Amino acid sequence: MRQYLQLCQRIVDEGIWVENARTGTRCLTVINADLEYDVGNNQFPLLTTRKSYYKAAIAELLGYLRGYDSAAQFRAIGCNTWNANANENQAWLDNPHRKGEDDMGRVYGVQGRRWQKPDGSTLDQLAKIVSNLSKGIDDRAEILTFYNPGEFELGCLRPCMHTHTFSLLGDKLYLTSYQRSCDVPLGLNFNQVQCFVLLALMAQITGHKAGKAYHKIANAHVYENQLELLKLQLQREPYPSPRLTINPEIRSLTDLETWVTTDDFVLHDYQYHPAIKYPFSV
Ligand SMILES: Nc1nc(=O)c2c([nH]1)NC[C@@H]1CN(c3ccc(C(=O)N[C@@H](CCC(=O)O)C(=O)O)cc3)CN21
Ligand SMILES: O=c1ccn([C@H]2C[C@H](O)[C@@H](COP(=O)(O)O)O2)c(=O)[nH]1
Repeated sequence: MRQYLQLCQRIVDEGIWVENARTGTRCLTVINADLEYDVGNNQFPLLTTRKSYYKAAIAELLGYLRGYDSAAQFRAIGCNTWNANANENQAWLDNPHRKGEDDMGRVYGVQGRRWQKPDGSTLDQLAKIVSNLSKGIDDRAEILTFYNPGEFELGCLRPCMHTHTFSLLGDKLYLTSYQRSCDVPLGLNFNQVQCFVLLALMAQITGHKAGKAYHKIANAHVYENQLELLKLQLQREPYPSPRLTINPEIRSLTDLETWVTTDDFVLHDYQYHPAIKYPFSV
């Protein structure tokens, strides 16, 4: 929580205004932020200075791991975050590759699970990583990347948290996640939860202890219409971090693909300040 608040304060104190052509809303921006989550010691990085809808963040991660490509699939597991980008962005609505209502195109999990190869077959990045890590192998390229510039025009948005590198050292699994663009009031609240849960889940299904997750952000910003609310949030005193319990019956990638729901993730001792509804720029 402290590192999140420090980043928010840094943006308020040192941020520079940058026009944004895609959304038409300018952003107060800083470059480079390094966040760290102690997954092994269950220091769950959930916001306490406002109510956080952490189950939607976990559902979004599950959708990515399953290779979902439709906002309807995300809604069905408790996540509404893709409705606007799939159905309200004019550039995507005008794109001939969009396959109709709720289609997101070839984004995130589609690239992670079904990367298109030149010979017409597809590559499952996640299955390879799970298979290697389960055998204790780290080939120094256990990389899950959603970033495929050759297919940007086939998707509704370029991935923001785009690459996850897994590393084995001693008896622990580590994660380094890279994010090119970060909406600090809205997106980061979700992305922190996702880095933490991704490492915890991958450690659990591959039979390793979890170490730390390192979250590296290039462009961290606050949209102009969010700034006053963020200053209000910054006046609040944080509560102690809650703890997260993950169902120990989750043991494989197939489990994640088939029966896992957000009910398999239980939060303990979550104390929070009232919700703040931040504007969302499409
Ligand atoms: N401008 C923008 N910011 C983002 O953070 C973002 C995008 N676009 N587009 C793609 C995804 C979608 N994401 C989203 C979208 C909506 C919420 C959101 O509305 N969160 C609310 C309520 C969540 C709920 O009720 O489930 C929140 O208070 O956190 C969060 C992340 C993150 N990404
Ligand atoms: O997981 C996510 C997904 C998206 N965001 C934010 C970051 C930006 O504000 C927008 C994407 O806009 P671009 O013009 O494509 O950079 O969505 C996030 O913070 N986290």
